[in-house]
Amino acid sequence: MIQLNHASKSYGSKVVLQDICLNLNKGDVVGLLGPSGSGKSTILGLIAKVIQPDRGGCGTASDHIGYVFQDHRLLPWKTALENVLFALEATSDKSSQSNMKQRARKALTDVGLEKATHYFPKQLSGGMCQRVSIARAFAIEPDILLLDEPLSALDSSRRSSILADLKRMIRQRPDMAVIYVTHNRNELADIVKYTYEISGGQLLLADKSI
Ligand SMILES: Nc1ncnc2c1ncn2[C@@H]1O[C@H](COP(=O)(O)OP(=O)(O)OP(=O)(O)O)[C@@H](O)[C@H]1O
Repeated sequence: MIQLNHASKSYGSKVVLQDICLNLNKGDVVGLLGPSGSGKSTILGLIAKVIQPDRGGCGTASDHIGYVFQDHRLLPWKTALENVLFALEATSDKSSQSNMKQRARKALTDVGLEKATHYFPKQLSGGMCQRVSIARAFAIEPDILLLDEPLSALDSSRRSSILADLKRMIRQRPDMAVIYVTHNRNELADIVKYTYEISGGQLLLADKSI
């Protein structure tokens, strides 16, 4: 599903990733740890093809890639429903508008926001905005899910309930390959098969499971 093949990436003279290999199959859920600036987001960017490697390659078996960032990145002039719909329309899917609306509503219901579909981001709390961004990622029915510190911007009171919902939604898509980037390895409990760590530009297998 995801194949990083001896990929290297530098920014100017700064070597971030050096000869990285990673092979994930359908259903693999893995954690990715590493200090700030070690290259975790760069790996996700290579997989999403928004960053090009200097050497080596990155292959993905699907274009249906859901991405959740630390910040929600919602469009402020669109409602929660419109933000999710916008992502759906951008995928190559040829669903009808009513079908897409149905999928967007279902995704928002899955994150507990069925009553907030018509609210704009400024009318929602930070936790609710992050829930919309999770709904946006799942609405496209991703084969690959990239989570880049999805809880880091939230206060601790909101984190555990959003994490529980995220884990439930991951389990409901057992064929999806998932990379979960975090600084907090406790978030990975009960969900990941392996945990990798980036250190000195190298990708190392840190734990078989947590
Ligand atoms: N477009 C860019 N131009 C120059 N340097 C960059 C660029 N993008 C990333 N970097 C640098 O590459 C290094 C790796 O960045 P990256 O965002 O992948 O790290 P990270 O492990 O995700 O960090 P964090 O945990 O802080 O999010 C950092 O030193 C960063 O400053």
